[in-house]
Amino acid sequence: MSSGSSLNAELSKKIGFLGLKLWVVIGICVGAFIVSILCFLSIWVTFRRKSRRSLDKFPVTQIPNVSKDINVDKVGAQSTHDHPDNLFLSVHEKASDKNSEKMLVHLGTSKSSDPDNMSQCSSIYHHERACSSQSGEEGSSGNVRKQSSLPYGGLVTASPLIGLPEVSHLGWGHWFTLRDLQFATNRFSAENVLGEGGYGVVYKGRLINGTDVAVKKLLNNLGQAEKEFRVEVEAIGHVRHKNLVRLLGYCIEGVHRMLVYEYVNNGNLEQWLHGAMRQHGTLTWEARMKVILGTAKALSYLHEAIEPKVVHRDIKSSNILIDDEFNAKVSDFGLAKLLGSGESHITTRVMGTFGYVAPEYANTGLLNEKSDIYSFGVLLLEAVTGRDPVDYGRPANEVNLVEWLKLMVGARRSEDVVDPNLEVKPSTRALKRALLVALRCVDHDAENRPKMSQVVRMLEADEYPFREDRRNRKSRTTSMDIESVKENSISADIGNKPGDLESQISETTHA
Ligand SMILES: Nc1ncnc2c1ncn2[C@@H]1O[C@H](COP(=O)(O)OP(=O)(O)OP(=O)(O)O)[C@@H](O)[C@H]1O
Repeated sequence: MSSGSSLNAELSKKIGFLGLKLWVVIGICVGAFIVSILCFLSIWVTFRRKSRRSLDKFPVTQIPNVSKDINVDKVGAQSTHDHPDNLFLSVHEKASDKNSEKMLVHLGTSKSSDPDNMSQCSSIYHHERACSSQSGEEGSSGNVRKQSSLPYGGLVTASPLIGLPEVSHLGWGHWFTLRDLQFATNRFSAENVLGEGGYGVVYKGRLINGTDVAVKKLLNNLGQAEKEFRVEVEAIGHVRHKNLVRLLGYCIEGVHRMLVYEYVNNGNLEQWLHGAMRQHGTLTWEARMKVILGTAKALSYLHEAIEPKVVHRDIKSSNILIDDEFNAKVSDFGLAKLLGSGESHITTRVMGTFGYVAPEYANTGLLNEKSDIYSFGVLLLEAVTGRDPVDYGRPANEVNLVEWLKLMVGARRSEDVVDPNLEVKPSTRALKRALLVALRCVDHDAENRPKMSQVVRMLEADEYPFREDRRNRKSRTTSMDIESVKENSISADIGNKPGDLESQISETTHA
């Protein structure tokens, strides 16, 4: 009892701290300790909940399919977040979101079963990936791309730290980040520049997985460029043909718009005929015709095998890339426009390149596939003669290639138009075949120009004379529509009656 009362007395004793009794001080300390523990626990619980919620933020089923309606911000209307560096922060801050994505785009349908017309999965490049993504099977892969939403309303994918993302697909290709492409092109260094065209600079790049690519960095301050970009991506992403440069994917971040193509390693036709590649030798006649035939097949595919058809709009020698087996790879769909199947033409601003542009297109802006066919005719004449379509360095009557050609052929001097650099000249028959095809393509009247599939057959007639022969015989005995009668008569003219070629050509040029 006495010890209890002495403890009480001790506790009740005033101590020096603010004059409080000792038990009050002890009580305060214990209380503060308990409160701080509680605070710590509640902060910890809140933090746990938040981080779990952020992981669950985009369940896979809620990730929007990215298709034709890719949400693109307006160029020029950028917020501070749109600055590329800020974008990087945004993207990579959000990269921890554990979301996979499945992006689907509309796949065009192929009307053709021609093995050359390798639409969709039958591509020569990365086809397994493209096919698996088309069937939507990539979502479960471990190496998936993550998607995050950005303040400007676009959707951006974030790269994993290592390796090329396997499945950031739009059904046909990759959705690259700016950082992927900066890495690939050595930060878009001057040494990587392949050239500059009307729509931007093209850089050589190497992806992290070792694939060589050509990155076309579009000029971003042109309203038109953004439109072209979207048209291009949507129109050609799914288009696959062995004579078309394959689009592997694209990048869209802030003001940046870039297209990533397969790299074609052997220059372009313009360089081989007139430029840097001449130091490697002169393209033989056979190589020229192989390139021309490949180009014709690519155009035939674009015009006639896919729905909706595609008009290239800028066929010219610098857009005909060449691989190391001298296969043509038609590039630059930056000017391509889709044509609705019901429309015979669309009106648009005059584009294309001087010297290749069909007369009616230049005058009226009316555009259909016949203008591509005119440009193809000019290209063929360029390959035969080694001359530029327009060359002001020549005498007045030779400046315009088409006009000069008509004059020469009209004067029965076709042998004199062949490129003097060719060591081995083509046979007369092969030369006249090429000239006749070219002159029909550059017919002033668009209606008289052959379809590209007819052009392909005409050019191939030499390779397959017996097949053409059989077809022609058959055509005489079966009832056929007007189109095929016309086509077969052209084949017959070319394939079977070489003696008539001079007069055919003269007829064409004097018409
Ligand atoms: N996929 C590619 N592989 C290799 N080189 C390419 C590729 N795409 C373009 N190039 C090269 O890049 C350069 C620029 O090409 P681009 O298509 O931009 O310009 P262009 O054809 O000269 O002009 P335009 O834009 O008027 O068509 C050309 O030398 C071209 O050969």
